[in-house]
Amino acid sequence: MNSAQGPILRFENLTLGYNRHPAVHHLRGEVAAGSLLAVVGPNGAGKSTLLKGIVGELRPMQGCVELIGLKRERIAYLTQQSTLDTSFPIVIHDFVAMGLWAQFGAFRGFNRAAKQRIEEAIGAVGLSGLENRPIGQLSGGQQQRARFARVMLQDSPLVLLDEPYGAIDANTVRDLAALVRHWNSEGRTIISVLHDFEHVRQEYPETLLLAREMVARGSTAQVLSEENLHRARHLAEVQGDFQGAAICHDNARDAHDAAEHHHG
Ligand SMILES: Nc1ncnc2c1ncn2[C@@H]1O[C@H](COP(=O)(O)OP(=O)(O)OP(=O)(O)O)[C@@H](O)[C@H]1O
Repeated sequence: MNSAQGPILRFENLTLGYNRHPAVHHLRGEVAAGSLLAVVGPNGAGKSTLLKGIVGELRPMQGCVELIGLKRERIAYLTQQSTLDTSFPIVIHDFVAMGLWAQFGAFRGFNRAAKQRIEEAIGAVGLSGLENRPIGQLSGGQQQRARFARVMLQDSPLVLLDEPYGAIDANTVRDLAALVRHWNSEGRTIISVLHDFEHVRQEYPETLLLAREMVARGSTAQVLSEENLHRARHLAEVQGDFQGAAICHDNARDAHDAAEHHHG
């Protein structure tokens, strides 16, 4: 955490969830501007939910997420790769250029400087020469490179990455991780949901360990201790997964489950 800078984000007793089921609850704390923060935890721990809460895709059930000196629309948010619809007929150039929509609007032409920025972003992720290739014809790693180029054009002070390296090759991970480091060195705050602890230990000075609640937060070496990881696994097991109840839409059972969860 870069304590020389003030916070860019503050969680105040934040509870987020779906259909009245809390998925992450009672989060408190701040993220300093310029942080490079990993969010880790077992499956279903609420990591993606937290990112959705930060961008405002989910409204808090309780408490709030405060953005300091930043509008929500300015946040660059890379969702999990599985959410990308690759059947959509769009070529790499136009896909990447969408990163400039917030600055230029969707239907206005780009000026020369913007065109150059698009070209540079495509070059920075190693996709030069493929500008006119439909995204559906790219490998998973190339698609992720294109998505990173789009994030780059958004030029945001706060970048949220949800499992950015899920199913991609080692070379692509290396290149994209170098880009993330570069963005951070430019002063941007990066919050990444990650599963690979080795990667987190190497790249992220600070970690938040979630298991529906905050298990630990601080320097990565301290947070990723055997004891904390054991506690997170245990919490995940005893709290179970709410998905079954969420799908059945049985209000009485929902209320019962929520109460049990709350007291459990
Ligand atoms: N759209 C949704 N509707 C209902 N429940 C949801 C929805 N999305 C997630 N959940 C539930 O919220 C809980 C937290 O899910 P979330 O995706 O945030 O976990 P995660 O830590 O990102 O997990 P993973 O590592 O498996 O991606 C889970 O129980 C999940 O089933």
